[in-house]
Amino acid sequence: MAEQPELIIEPTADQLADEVAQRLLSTLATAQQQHGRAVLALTAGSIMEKTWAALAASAAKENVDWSAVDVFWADERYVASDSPDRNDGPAREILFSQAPFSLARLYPMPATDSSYADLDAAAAGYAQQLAGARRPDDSGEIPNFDVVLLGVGPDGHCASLFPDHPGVRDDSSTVIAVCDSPKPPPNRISLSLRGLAAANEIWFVASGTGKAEAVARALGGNDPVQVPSSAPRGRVRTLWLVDQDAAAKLPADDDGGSTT
Ligand SMILES: O=C(O)[C@H](O)[C@@H](O)[C@H](O)[C@H](O)COP(=O)(O)O
Repeated sequence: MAEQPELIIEPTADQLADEVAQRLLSTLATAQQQHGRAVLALTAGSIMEKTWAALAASAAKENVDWSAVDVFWADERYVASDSPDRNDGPAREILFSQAPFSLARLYPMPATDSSYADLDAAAAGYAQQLAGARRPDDSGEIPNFDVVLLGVGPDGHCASLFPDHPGVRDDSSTVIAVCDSPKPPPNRISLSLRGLAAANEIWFVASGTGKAEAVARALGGNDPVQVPSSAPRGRVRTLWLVDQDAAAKLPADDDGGSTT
């Protein structure tokens, strides 16, 4: 397991999105050389949408064989599949509706109109889907995601693991049902901390002054129950990619080894 998160600070949100996009293309291409298929898990949010746009605009998108990319979600709102509240909507709209991204194999988390009886069954079903997508060289119960991209909430949440909420303590499965979420909508499906622990690389991406407190608390080694984004660690690497605004409350000496 990577000992310490690495910090990369970019001047602006646009530069941050470009940096994440370029790193992602390069990491997925390397993963394909190593494992055949690359496995990615996504989350939603404003900086992620910028990142999708940067990916779509990048010439290097052709360096990845998108037909050999499996795309999972790290969390989803348990609403109807056609709801504008779905987390997977923007990624589909900005990326996966167009070539070459449309070649990727998508594994959306179940919606309320799926065949599962209820939220618990939907979460269990997704855990099974994940287990079935393991590659021959994946070592655990689900694929060793090459990258999990996690946004950060102003309250320090990541995926649908919220501060001092039962989900952050629930390691009963790799995928959990989250009820009574403090952020609407109330019902969600999320990778648990156990599920996130399968990742080779976890990249937190945060932009804007509204995230500065959460970034400082997460990197300041706070209690994971109070600050869920302080907990996940990639088996190989944990990266915090932030813009200067989101880095504003970090200690002065924490300038990010790779600040650009
Ligand atoms: O499921 C959700 O309610 C959101 O997707 C949420 O978890 C989001 O990913 C983060 O809050 C970061 O989003 P922003 O960068 O837009 O704040």
